This record gives sequence, C-alpha cells and structure tokens, in this order.
Amino acid sequence: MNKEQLMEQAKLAREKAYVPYSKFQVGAALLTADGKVYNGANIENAAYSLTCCAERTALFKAYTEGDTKFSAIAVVADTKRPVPPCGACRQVISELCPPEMPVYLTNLKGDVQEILVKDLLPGAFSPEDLND
Ligand SMILES: O=c1ccn([C@H]2C[C@H](O)[C@@H](CO)O2)c(=O)[nH]1
Ligand SMILES: [Zn+2]
Repeated sequence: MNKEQLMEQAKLAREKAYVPYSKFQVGAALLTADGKVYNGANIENAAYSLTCCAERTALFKAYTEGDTKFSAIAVVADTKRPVPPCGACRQVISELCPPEMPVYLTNLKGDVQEILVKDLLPGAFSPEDLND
C-alpha cells in the first residue's frame, strides 16, 4: 500500500465519522508493518470531552486487535491546510509509533504535509519519565 492509497483509505474512513456536534469529519488510515490497514474516524459524544479523534480511534483499534507495529498513518479533513493532529493525538502517536514513521497530513483538496513521528511533539512526556 503506497502513500496515495493510504490517503484514499483515510478519505473513505472519514465518511464514517460520528460528528453530530462539530459536523467536522476526520478520517485516518493506519498502516501496520505487515501491510494491514486500520481505519479510524472521529467519534463525538453529547458529553463533548469524551470525543475520540480519528487518529486515536485507528490506533486503539489496531492495538486492541494485537497489531502493534506500524509503518505509516494518513489523516484527512476538509481543512484549508493539511489537517494538524491535536495535542492528545500527537502524544499518543509519539508513544505508540516508531520515531522515524511518516505521518501524512492531508485535506480534501489534496494538499499533503509529511512529518515524522519524532517531530510531532517535541518534549513529549514518555514512558521513561515514569518512576518505577
Ligand atoms: O486531527 C484531528 C483534529 C480534530 N479531530 C476531531 C475532534 C472533533 O471531533 C472534531 C473537531 O475538533 O475533529 C480529529 O479527529 N482529528
Ligand atoms: Zn486528536
């Protein structure tokens, strides 16, 4: 699966968003190391803060199915610039994905910004910061 195909999957996933409050659909497609794709969309809730973003939906789906090795993620929304992931997603992606993994941010116009996981959240809180 190449970058264009992964972004196309993210666009399809976006259609599954549950966004009665924001009406802002986001899609994500997460490629595993063995070539599987997990889709995600944002799922909102009447208790607004319980919303789960598209990126975390895809990651949590993959993880809970036992797929924990990833090679790319694409994210798409109808934004002017390629959609930037929120801080919570940057934190979660930083922990669950390898530092050199590419993140393809895009929009419906087809603008693409490629960024590496290690550059998503400089200074992220990490497992090494926990005392045991
Ligand atoms: O990268 C992003 C940015 C926002 N959202 C969602 C959260 C909420 O449902 C809506 C508006 O913030 O978009 C995502 O899913 N991913
Ligand atoms: Zn997010």
